[in-house]
Amino acid sequence: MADATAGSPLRPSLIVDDVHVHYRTFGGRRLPDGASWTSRLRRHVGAVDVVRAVQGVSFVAHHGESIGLIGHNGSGKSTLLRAIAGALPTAKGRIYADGTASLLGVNAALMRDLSGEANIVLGALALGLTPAQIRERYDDIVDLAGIGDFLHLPMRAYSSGMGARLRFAISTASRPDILMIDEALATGDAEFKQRSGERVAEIVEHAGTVLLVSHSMSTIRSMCDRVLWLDHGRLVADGPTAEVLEEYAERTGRPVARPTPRPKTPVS
Ligand SMILES: Nc1ncnc2c1ncn2[C@@H]1O[C@H](COP(=O)(O)OP(=O)(O)OP(=O)(O)O)[C@@H](O)[C@H]1O
Repeated sequence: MADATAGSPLRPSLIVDDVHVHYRTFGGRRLPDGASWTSRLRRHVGAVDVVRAVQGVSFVAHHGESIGLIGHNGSGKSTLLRAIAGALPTAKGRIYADGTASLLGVNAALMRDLSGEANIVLGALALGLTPAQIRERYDDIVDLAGIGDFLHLPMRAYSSGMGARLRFAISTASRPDILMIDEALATGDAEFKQRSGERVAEIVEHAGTVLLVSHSMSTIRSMCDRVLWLDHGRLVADGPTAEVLEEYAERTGRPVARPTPRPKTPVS
């Protein structure tokens, strides 16, 4: 692989080198119109299809970079994040990470019958925080989630937006070196978007790396310095946000939001 970091003053945090990710599906192959039911059954039972979700993607991310991932539905964005998080094996290629790579989503650990309070503890433990760290960061998590008295109610009573806020607050409390966010910000209101933008900026300021998947071009524009554009599993553009979004708008005919000021964290 060519040294993509040559000449860059930034330290690499993540190297994705010619990564391919495949899914195997069973019995889902399309048959010609008019095929008999017996042939449909025969083909269904034994058919195995391979979905080439990510095909030869390479890029280098750096400490202190916030990178947006854009592309049409099914272009491979979530699959790429899951492979980086180690949740999916690569069929080919390698991924190197300097530090912990965490995919936002403590869903698996959270329990709908427990209160938000209890889930903060549960989720934080699942992310590897010690009880002392949880005590230290508890108020911060509550503040960022901003769900008021709902904190004392079981999560099953939450709207999807409230659940997203709490998950975001818990996940970012672990301050991972590489934080990957998959559309988690989409359900929040304007205030939550601003708060989460500030938290993303804070992580980046402390030399973390953020990878953010979103269909919201305004979110991408306000939170990311750089954008990777995936199309049918391939990386078709990688560059500064404004340039890639412009190219995306030109080539897809989809309008992208006008620039808005990026959230700033206060300088202490
Ligand atoms: N578990 C799975 N089994 C089989 N195929 C899958 C599976 N998950 C995703 N795919 C396929 O892999 C491809 C990439 O999907 P992926 O979810 O990564 O795309 P995406 O860009 O995140 O899409 P979206 O914007 O809709 O969330 C698609 O063709 C999808 O149908």
